[in-house]
Amino acid sequence: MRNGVVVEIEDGFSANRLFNQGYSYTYDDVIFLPHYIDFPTDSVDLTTQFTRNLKLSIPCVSSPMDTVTESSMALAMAALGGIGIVHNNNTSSDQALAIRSAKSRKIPFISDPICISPNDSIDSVEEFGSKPCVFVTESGNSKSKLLGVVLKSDWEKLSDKDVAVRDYISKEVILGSSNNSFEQAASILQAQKLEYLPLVNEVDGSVVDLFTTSDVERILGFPKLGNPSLGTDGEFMVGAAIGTREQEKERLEHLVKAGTNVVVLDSSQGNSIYQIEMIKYVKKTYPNLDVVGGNVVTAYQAQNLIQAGADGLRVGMGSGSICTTQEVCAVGRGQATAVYKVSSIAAQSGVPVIADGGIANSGHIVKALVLGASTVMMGSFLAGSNEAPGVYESQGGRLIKKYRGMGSLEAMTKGSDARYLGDTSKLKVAQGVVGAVADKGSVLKFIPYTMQAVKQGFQDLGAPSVESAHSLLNSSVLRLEVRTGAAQVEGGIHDLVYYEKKSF
Ligand SMILES: NC(=O)C1=CN([C@@H]2O[C@H](COP(=O)(O)OP(=O)(O)OC[C@H]3O[C@@H](n4cnc5c(N)ncnc54)[C@H](O)[C@@H]3O)[C@@H](O)[C@H]2O)C=CC1
Ligand SMILES: O=c1[nH]c(=O)c2[nH+]cn([C@@H]3O[C@H](COP(=O)(O)O)[C@@H](O)[C@H]3O)c2[nH]1
Ligand SMILES: [K+]
Repeated sequence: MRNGVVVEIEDGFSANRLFNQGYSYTYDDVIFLPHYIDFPTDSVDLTTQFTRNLKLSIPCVSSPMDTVTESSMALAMAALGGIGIVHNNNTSSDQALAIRSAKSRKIPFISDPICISPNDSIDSVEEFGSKPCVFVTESGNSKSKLLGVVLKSDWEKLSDKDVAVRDYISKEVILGSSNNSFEQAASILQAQKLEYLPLVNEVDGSVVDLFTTSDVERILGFPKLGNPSLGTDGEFMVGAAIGTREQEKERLEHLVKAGTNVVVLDSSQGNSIYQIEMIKYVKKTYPNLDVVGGNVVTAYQAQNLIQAGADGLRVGMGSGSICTTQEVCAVGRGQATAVYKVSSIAAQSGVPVIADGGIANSGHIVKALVLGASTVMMGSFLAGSNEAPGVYESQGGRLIKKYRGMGSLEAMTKGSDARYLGDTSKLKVAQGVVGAVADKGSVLKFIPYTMQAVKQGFQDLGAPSVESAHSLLNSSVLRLEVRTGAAQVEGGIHDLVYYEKKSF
């Protein structure tokens, strides 16, 4: 035991005692008692298991929701050392495309360059968007060969804007490769004194990204990235969600071809015959592909999915910020209790737990991990980032982005029609809402700060790693208490006339 104290004095409760009193507790209900520090914050190691066979260097997973994880988020999460799970509220080819797009990158962002055909003309400056140039390709989209570029500054000098771009494109363009790392692309820019560099596919010359000096400045202004999550294929690690219906087997085949590293069976109540059969099918058909089962909140549910062969368990029912399941169905569990209960059972079989939903701050991440989870899955925490799908809108002087539950009527009618295919007579009842979250900037910036805060929490508890936090929990060295309503108020900001909350 890491301990500078000679005699243990009984104080607080063990998790075993606290979570067996008939209450459903959530993260905010409980508080850990500090322990003993004998290591610096920077030596805290957050390396963890996502599933039985997949390791991550940070315990962060982005949720398979259509306002959270598509290619940009999946790429950024892998670049940070976590993982993104691409949602399945679309066609299997769109989902596979998002996976390929994230996996094939070497730099930590997707630039979505603007492409036009040589016969097009550029009528307005808005066609450049925020980019310094547009690419001219054979067929006018990014999938064909790059012929040249039109610089915004050149176009602005043009007297006749009606002429086709073929008449004035710059063809002498220095190209980078889509296989270039961030450092390599940045050094080409610097060595050649360029402002932008098209990154093209070495095989067919098609456009992949537009890399600019402002990208270099932006990324260098963020905290240094740690070890990225790479699969055995050497590419970024990306996961995909699927359902449990028969047609999802065909989807899975597409996703496996696209290189998905793990598959997550997406359901609010995972302990079903459908899911158990799907887990068995995945394990039989793709023995080397890890499968995450869920969602579960009880030991009984967990046991069934573990027995079926799940390599990871997703925990949480009704805890999500957009969830109305507990209200609509009267079923679910407080997230702290759910994570603790499921983790206690899953640990016996060596199955890692993903604490899904209800993460609103770094303290919640500390609580989830210390209560037995190996990773946290986040929706709302990431939905306001640059990497989340959708565009920002301005409301009351601030930028917001749409965030919606996958069980909201809007999301269900968009794609889950496929989910309910052949079930057109079925009445749809929402278990989620449509809302919006505030702009948070890039995950490449705020996730490293969040992880630093998590490390500070681990240090206070005397846990230098996720594994050691779990040992403190199991050996009852970890002590905690329930916070009364007043204690929760005291633990927050109070009694100020004015304050500004700036976390980093
Ligand atoms: N974590 C949470 O608390 C919640 C999450 N959600 C999210 O909303 C979305 C929809 O969730 P669910 O409605 O639970 O999806 P689901 O696909 O598990 O279930 C939809 C309906 O289809 C049925 N079903 C599933 N597979 C079947 C099969 N093979 N044959 C016949 N019937 C089958 C289910 O029993 C259920 O009635 C998911 O993205 C989920 O993550 C929704 C509610 C709560
Ligand atoms: O009851 C629900 N109705 C929904 O429509 C819904 N959509 C997502 N989810 C779940 O919520 C998680 C994200 O929660 P947070 O925003 O709190 O991170 C996700 O990861 C899901 O587990 C839903 N739950
Ligand atoms: K909720």
